[in-house]
Amino acid sequence: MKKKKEPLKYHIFQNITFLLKCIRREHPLLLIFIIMQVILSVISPVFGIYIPKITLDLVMGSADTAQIFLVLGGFGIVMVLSMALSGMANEGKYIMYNDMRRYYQMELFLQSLSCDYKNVESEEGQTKYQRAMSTLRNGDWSGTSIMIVSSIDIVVSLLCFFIYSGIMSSLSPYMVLLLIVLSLISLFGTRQAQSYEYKQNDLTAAYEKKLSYVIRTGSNAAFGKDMRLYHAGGWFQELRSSLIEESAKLAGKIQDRYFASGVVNAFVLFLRDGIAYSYLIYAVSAGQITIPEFTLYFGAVTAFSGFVNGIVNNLNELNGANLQMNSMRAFLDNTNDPEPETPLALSDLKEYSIEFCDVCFSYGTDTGFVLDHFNLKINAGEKIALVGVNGAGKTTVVKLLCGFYKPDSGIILIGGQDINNFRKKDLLKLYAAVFQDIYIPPFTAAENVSMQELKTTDRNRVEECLVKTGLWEQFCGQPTGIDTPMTKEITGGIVLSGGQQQKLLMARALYKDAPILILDEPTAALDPIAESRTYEQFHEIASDKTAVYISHRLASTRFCDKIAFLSNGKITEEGTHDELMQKGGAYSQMFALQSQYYQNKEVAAAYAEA
Ligand SMILES: Nc1ncnc2c1ncn2[C@@H]1O[C@H](COP(=O)(O)OP(=O)(O)OP(=O)(O)O)[C@@H](O)[C@H]1O
Repeated sequence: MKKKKEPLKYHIFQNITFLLKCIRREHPLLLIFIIMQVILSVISPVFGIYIPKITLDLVMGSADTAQIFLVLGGFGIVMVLSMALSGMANEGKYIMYNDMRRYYQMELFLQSLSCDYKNVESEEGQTKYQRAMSTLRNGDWSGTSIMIVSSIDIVVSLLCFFIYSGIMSSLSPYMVLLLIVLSLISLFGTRQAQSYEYKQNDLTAAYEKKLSYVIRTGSNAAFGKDMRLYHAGGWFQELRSSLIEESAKLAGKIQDRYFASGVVNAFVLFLRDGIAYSYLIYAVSAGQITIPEFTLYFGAVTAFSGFVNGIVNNLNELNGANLQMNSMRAFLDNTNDPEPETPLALSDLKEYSIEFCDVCFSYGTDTGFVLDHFNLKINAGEKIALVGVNGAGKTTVVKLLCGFYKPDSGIILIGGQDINNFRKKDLLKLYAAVFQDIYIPPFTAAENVSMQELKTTDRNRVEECLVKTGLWEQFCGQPTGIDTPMTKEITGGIVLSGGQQQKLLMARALYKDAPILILDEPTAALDPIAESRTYEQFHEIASDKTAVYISHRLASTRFCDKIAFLSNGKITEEGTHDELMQKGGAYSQMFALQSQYYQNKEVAAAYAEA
């Protein structure tokens, strides 16, 4: 069934108010420019249509040449001044609109940093972010600028509309009515096209997202080897072309709607102006109006059409901008889970045991439960290995523990306290973690370890942590030492191997020195020597901490106090390695399977002993 489009959360007026408040806060001078522009833009056209009439009245009346020059000279000076000021306001304001766009971009960026992790990870969150950012990419055509520019034009057009309606209705009120009705018909046509464009917005964003993913993946050096080795270049090219083709087809359909509405508009405008001018010609030839009045009304009809058109077109622009504004604000409004009303302080914690009590969790209504009445107790200071097949839910356990997601039911306790009772920021202070998915940002090694800017980084401690994780040799030989950037794109920068990157992350966890340590597959990319060293370090690092260690290498879990085997959303086996081996359940079968790959019995035995 076709998904029904949700109604817009904010209407035009709410969005204009929102933008004006932002401008008042960030750029009050722009507000002054806006007011100045409105006043000047109303004065100029009104003078413009009265000058010919007054000139004709003066010429055809009894005024002498000096009087004519005096009046026209006065008008001329006012016109030149108002045009110069209006031009200045016009040019200056675009620089300020630019500043405002940078401000909104910063707001979106800050929101992406501070919003709950689930909003960043989810498909819906990613789409919202893409849509929000794309609204600011079009320079002066961005929704935030169009909304203000069009609002100014509408205010100007409306004020002029009332002034000109007054002038025109002295000729014929029906004429005013006719001009309005025909203009409204053209508004309806354009709105149809815009509403079609809005309905296709999700599809457009989906194409953009896929395309940017294909381009990013295609140009990613990490994927470059596989791309060449498996001759996947053609496939990516094909993907890119088909996405561009689909997106062009969609853009074409949208364009067709605009073209059709443009044709209707042109016909309606031709009809409107034709009727008005014919009537004026008839009135002057029938002697109902004088020649100076004819010039006034003629100017008024031409300008009146312009103002009604201005209102209509700008309303259409405003509608389009409003859709963009809603996309932007949908991301800014990303609702985070509420903080506790009376939060506990971390100092209230006496110890750092962890307990999952009957926790159920799924990533969404379409997917099944990843954790299904999950129970697990880790005593303070205990080191537990969490094992299970791929997709069993081990990383999910960590995400829930960190508060990145909330359980659908059940509670999670730390030191006997529900984690929901701590502020999110405080809760995260309890953990130092090394996650499976490695990403090293292109900052210096020191910044990557401390995860702070250099001026607040304890350089000695960084060195200590790098020594402990066996990565110090990598940097002590570098001319820039721990200030070496972690990217080849900067001169003097280096790229670490997969295993070295894991060591860097270990150093980061060490530096944080939090009471709970979480290692999610920390040795996957390490050589055996580094792996065995990591276990030793783990003992050293985790000696006084509660620790969760996730690994597929079952031999590596033996140094933990306890092993918990996760299957079907529950802990199905729990105990020491020897206990679980004796039990002969899923853990022992998995362990046996892993050991049998070692052909040499001695190595297999050593593996079992490890
Ligand atoms: N953000 C997400 N949205 C939807 N489903 C998810 C998300 N993250 C994980 N899953 C699903 O939840 C299940 C458990 O994933 P999880 O990463 O916790 O498993 P895991 O035991 O850590 O796996 P592995 O050993 O392969 O790392 C999987 O079926 C996975 O597809």
